[in-house]
Amino acid sequence: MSGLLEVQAAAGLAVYGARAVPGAVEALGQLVADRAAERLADADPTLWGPDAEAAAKSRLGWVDTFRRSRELLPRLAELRDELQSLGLDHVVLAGMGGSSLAPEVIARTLGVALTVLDTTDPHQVRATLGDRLATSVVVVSSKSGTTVETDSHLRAYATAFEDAGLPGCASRFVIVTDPGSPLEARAEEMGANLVLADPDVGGRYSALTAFGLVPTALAGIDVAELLDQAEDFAASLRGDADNPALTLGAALGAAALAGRDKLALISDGTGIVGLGDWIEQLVAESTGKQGRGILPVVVEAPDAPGATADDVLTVTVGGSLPPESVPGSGITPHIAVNGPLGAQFLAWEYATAVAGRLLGVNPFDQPNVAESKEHTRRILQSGLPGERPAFIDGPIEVYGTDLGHASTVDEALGWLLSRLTPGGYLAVLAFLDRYTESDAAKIRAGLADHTSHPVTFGWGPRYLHSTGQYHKGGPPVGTFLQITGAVTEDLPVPGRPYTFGQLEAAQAAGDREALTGRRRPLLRLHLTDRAAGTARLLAAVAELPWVS
Ligand SMILES: O=P(O)(O)OC[C@H]1O[C@](O)(CO)[C@@H](O)[C@@H]1O
Repeated sequence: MSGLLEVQAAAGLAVYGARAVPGAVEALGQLVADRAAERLADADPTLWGPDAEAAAKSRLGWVDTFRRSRELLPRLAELRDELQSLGLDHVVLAGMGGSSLAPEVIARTLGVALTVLDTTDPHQVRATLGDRLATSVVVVSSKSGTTVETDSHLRAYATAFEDAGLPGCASRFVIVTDPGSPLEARAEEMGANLVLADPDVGGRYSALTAFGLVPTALAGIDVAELLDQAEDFAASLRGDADNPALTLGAALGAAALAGRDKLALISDGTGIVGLGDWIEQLVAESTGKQGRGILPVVVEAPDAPGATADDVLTVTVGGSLPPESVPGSGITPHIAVNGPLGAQFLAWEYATAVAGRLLGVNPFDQPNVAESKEHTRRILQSGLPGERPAFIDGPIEVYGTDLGHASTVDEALGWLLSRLTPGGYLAVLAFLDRYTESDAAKIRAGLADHTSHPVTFGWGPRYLHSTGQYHKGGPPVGTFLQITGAVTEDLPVPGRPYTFGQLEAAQAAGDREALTGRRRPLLRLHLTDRAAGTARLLAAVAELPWVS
């Protein structure tokens, strides 16, 4: 297959096949005529039109932040030694969306342990708090310093350290935030370690800023290497020719404009682990607005269902391929992007910004994320809506309106699939423990096996900071399966009048309100026994008939 695909490469990052995507060459011609590459390399905020200019002005620092990030390195080495000397070698990262997705990919790819806490699920929070507390250092990362999940984690850890009588509570925290955020003031008040991030880079573009680098450097990764990879690759970004990231962006944008507006992201198995989740947030939050956008579909493996369809652009991503190898790992993607992680981050940021220009959206805002947050805030104040299940099937309560004649989980799922319309997608949203209940993620492939439509999977509340923007701001063609689970061991959020369980339930309810308020079909399955419910659900999915 590689023999048929044209390749463009720079600094070890190769993009195969992008020029062959219909419309890509024409889009590239327009970008060249507009001097887009040079302007983007110069951080020109006018590239996305007058409405986006103000936002873009303070959001283009990523084009060269990897240079400024080097200033952090001596401080991080010092801090790591200091923490090690205190015996604090279990690094926990509390952060949502752009504040944790990149560090997770970096740590997984380089095989270094990093515990990521990006949930309000009380079972998962409780398990993380109970894991090596005495040797834990908690990196609390939030650009805005106002994210409710991250604030709750900080509170829970401070209380846990205190309750355990551990000395030097403040030194067990490393706060990463933007200058002037409320979290900066909090860190100073606490006497915690503080690292300020580049304020000119938005969360989902922040992989090579303090957000990506602090937790991973503290976990023991030589992050200078990532910066070197990005810097080497950056030399290609100014040119019109031999600019793989420009061509990738042209292909993403052109494909979406031609109706191939779902982006299957598949690891090619050559070394980068979990990059799809990071690209998912970058692309979904950057493009999914004003009724337009590209829906990322993270596909587990090249042979998993959902990798290809008429409206899907199939892309494999990986780390390094020997020259004689075939990208795609046995499948035939439209595009393969293969190369070092530092270059991948920069290439995808650049390509997403280019695709945003082609789609006519501002890639630096997330106008619809606030909707669910506002519903959640109100629900936390006024209490959860009193909902009654339409019916109960064993360990699963089934909620929804107009479920037709459905009286079993199988029938309810069949009803949901029947609501898919041409060009539509099904999103599975699971508010569960993503570590101990990871089996629930198998529902994606199971459902994708029974429909020709793309099926995505997201853990709640994490997806609210990622695809949540696209669900509400992108094309109104989504159908939603929300899964919630009974809480058997809740946990208070210290200093707040609610528990983690109540917060999680309010987040799920808040997003249901936002989606159903937009008249999107939504089925909610509440697992009264999480393990039995997941097993029952997987069995039901396996029995579904094919729905085209
Ligand atoms: O770093 P913060 O400000 O806590 O935000 C976390 C995430 O939340 C979002 O703002 C969306 O809610 C993302 O864009 C961001 O990555």
